[in-house]
Amino acid sequence: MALFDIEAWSINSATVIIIGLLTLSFALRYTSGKKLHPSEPTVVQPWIPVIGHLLGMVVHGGRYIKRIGLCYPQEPILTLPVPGSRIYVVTEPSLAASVQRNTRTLSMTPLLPEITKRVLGLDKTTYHVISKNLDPEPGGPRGFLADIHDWVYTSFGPGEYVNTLSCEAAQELCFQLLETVGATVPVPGPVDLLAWVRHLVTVGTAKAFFGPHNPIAEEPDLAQDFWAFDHGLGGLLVGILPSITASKAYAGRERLTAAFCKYFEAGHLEEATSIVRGRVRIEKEYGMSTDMTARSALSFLFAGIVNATTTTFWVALRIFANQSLLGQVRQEIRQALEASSQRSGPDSLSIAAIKETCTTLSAVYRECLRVGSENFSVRMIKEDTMLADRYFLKKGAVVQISGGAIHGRSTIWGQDVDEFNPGRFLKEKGKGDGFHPAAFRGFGGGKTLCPGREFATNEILAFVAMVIHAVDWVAPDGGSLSVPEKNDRVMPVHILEPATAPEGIVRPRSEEAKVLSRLKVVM
Ligand code: HEM
Repeated sequence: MALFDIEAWSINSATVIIIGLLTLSFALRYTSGKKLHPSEPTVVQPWIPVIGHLLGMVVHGGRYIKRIGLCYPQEPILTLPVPGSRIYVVTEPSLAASVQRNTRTLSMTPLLPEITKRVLGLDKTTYHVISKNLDPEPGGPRGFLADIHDWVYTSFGPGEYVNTLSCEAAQELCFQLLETVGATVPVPGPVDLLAWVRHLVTVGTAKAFFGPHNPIAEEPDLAQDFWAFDHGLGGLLVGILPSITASKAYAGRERLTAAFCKYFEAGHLEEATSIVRGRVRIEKEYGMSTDMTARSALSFLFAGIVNATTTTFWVALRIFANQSLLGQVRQEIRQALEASSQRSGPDSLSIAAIKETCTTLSAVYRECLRVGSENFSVRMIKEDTMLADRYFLKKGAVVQISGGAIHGRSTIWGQDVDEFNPGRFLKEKGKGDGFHPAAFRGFGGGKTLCPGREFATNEILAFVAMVIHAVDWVAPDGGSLSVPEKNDRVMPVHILEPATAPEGIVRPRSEEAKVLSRLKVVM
């Protein structure tokens, strides 16, 4: 009898299970592929129903969404179904500008309490404090995040403070360069060039923001913890038993927090720059403990260091790896130094002169940001929204502007979009660069546009100029360096790092390096 025929039964049941799974999979694919509204953007179904896109992001990192965006060049926005929700991905600048303008229903702030709680390890009380009045109406009650946002954006706005801070920070980075170059006689063997830049920028920025007794100056090993924190951010954000699943980042964060607590308790905050002191003042007004203030200080140090480090590295590497570019940029730097001496006396380096004279250096900087920056500007959809009167976005879902997809579009940047070509940013004096203002995503855009962009540009251009002027980077065999691929398999929380850390020899240029010991950075 068939019922007792085990072989036949197991084949039948296996068939039933397979048919069942296939049916379920088709049903899920069909339902998740349906639009929630006739005007919802084109739905891209994953191969594995429901969880496929999430899985894709986990396995492939930031490149997953970028590639999907580039597969649909005619669509300015796409819908990616995820369990219980949608992610809308914007891949075109004018629609990105619409997202940025629509601050009433599209906002980053509702996402911030949960993100910062996980990444920084905030306690419940602080979480509740920062969750209040996230997007205050004009004249309405304000909350912590709105106050901090306004303080940081106002402080970093164009003016005397940002100019002075830029000069101080660039001076500090050049001092670190002098210390490193001066200490390396005779020239040592090959070093990891990214680690070399990291050391200078980490130590220099920590000092410029938090003063001479900052935690990294007091305990230099904390620099390792800082980078472990950075590299484990994704694990902290996922938040499943972070002390185990992201153990190095977690331990690093906790050691840095303890060191910042010591810094505050010892009264060293007095030596910090005013933007840092103002943040702490606001945190105290909202009743935050020293431990929570220490975590916030870490987040500011993070913002100040990570992008500046990786950008500096790429700009220097791209120039050292191309002899004709190197010759051109060095000539511009010599002219900027001459102009600086004429304006501000001997041995001065004027940041304004660099920005005016070093057009190739500035173009390399922008092109490095275009190629390396694949960030997402994310907004929560607070109400059903008709974006640009055309695309329906569902309340509760998120919309992200894909920097990777926009920076990779040949319709914007031309057929050489995949090449490194700083020439695309070399413009005639007085003319714009001809790209849509929202096409360049290096600093994000709209309400979350990086507040530190002016400061960062000043600091990085001045510092890279001095690196290019004072030292040579050569390959371990003495030849030219080659440029590695970027690692786009991670979540792009900042400018992408190289897939393999390049090694090179850092050789001071005997005459030119002398200027470092007398250098005075001015605006
Ligand atoms: C080349 C260097 C830098 C790059 C490429 C960069 C890029 C970015 C990007 C892409 C964002 C997110 C924008 C968005 O979501 O739309 C951001 C946010 C931010 N950046 Fe920068 N940044 C740099 C340097 C700095 C520096 C030196 C500081 C100084 C502390 C800084 C402070 C911040 C802060 C505080 C935010 C958060 C803004 C908010 O409240 O939403 N950045 N940055």
